[in-house]
Amino acid sequence: MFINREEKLKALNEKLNSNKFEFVVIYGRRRIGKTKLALKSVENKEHIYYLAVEGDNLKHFKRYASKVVLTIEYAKEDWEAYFNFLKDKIIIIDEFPNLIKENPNILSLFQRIVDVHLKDTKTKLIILGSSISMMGEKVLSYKSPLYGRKTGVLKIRPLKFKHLKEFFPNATWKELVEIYGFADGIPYYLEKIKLPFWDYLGEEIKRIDSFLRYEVDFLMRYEFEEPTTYKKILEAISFGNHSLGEIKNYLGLRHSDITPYLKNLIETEFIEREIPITESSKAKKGKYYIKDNFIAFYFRCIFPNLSAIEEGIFDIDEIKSDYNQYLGFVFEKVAKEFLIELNKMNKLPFKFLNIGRWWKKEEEIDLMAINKKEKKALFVEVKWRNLKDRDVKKIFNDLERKSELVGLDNYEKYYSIIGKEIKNKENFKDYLVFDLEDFDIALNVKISHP
Ligand SMILES: Nc1ncnc2c1ncn2[C@@H]1O[C@H](COP(=O)(O)OP(=O)(O)OP(=O)(O)O)[C@@H](O)[C@H]1O
Repeated sequence: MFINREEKLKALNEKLNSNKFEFVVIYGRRRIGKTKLALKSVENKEHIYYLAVEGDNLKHFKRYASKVVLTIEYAKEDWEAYFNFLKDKIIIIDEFPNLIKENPNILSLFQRIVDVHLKDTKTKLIILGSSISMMGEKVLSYKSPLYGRKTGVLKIRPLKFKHLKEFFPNATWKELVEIYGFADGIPYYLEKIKLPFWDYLGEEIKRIDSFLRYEVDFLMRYEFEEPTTYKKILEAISFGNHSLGEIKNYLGLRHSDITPYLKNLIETEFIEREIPITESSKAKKGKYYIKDNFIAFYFRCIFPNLSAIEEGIFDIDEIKSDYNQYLGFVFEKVAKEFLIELNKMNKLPFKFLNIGRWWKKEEEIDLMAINKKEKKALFVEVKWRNLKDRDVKKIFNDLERKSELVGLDNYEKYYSIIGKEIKNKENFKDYLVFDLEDFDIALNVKISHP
């Protein structure tokens, strides 16, 4: 099963089929599918694949490379000598940060190898890395010796919500939202899940060797030497503390400056900072959100219960009871994707060019979609609940009131609710009312795999 990634695969194939030297950097969070993508692109091509380890890479690499290029056995143990034997080949080095950790000079060495030996050949060098901090600073930044050598960069992102349907063609949209709250669009986690989801999760948590217990520690150690404060910040955010003040309060660090930590968490893509959609990007009032649902799920549902889980006395119902509330946040992300798909299909009253959250003091609008040129705005309330006529009326009244506070006075305004299940949607003809039943319109992807 190989889901989505067509664009990335196409880009990679173009590089592999070119008749000049190519140096491609592929990076993204662990478990996201970098290796699978790289290996898929060379499926029918001769190639050398090497997964860098913590030590002795020169020796190990030679052993792997000699399976394809026998003569490399005669090369002396040094990278420059190796690459002289590997000209015009496809070479994939996975977990490149391990090479950097073993020998920081590797960057200058590879610079020299490219400049002196490979530049004028047809060699295809592909390097992969999961540590976003290390790939950013040591490989991609303008300060890196490798800067200016790469001919392509592919950043691998999570799959979209709609792609979950391909993993689980028989699941309902409700179940898919539940799964998304746990696995986000990360293939490694999605692959592990068996339906029914709650049975799987209950079993997985009970397992003594479950990846759930160690995964986040493992991910964090990849990026930070001392993860304790970072973990506390992630816990704070996952429990709904989104402003700087709220996070500091949760941590009991009212007088400390935690902005360097937040900056690092943003850089390593654990969190993101959002500003109200109507503000300029330099606006001071940012809110912090956990970027992937798996991390949010861990800090909300697993981390606080680690002791009970370890002792074997944890009951999955503990998670179930809070999960719907947690999904409120997850469903906002899903609703945003749903609107973006409808927008692409021209199924909304106007084409928006911007979408995001809005807030001012205590007032908040889950999603606003705007076209500034046409002066049109869509205001959206997202509810992970079943709604009756009465609820819908109340929500629209409140949404109309809040929309007046935004300050888009001469805009044409549209209003929408996206809910889990909404009774009598047809009673609200002047509004855009959607529930999970409507997801088939926009999110149903053609199942491409067998
Ligand atoms: N597009 C995809 N569709 C379906 N399954 C996928 C896809 N991409 C990856 N997978 C599966 O997800 C798992 C993780 O993928 P892979 O090992 O390629 O990730 P990675 O980014 O290289 O991870 P790591 O950095 O942790 O080694 C694998 O079991 C793989 O088969």
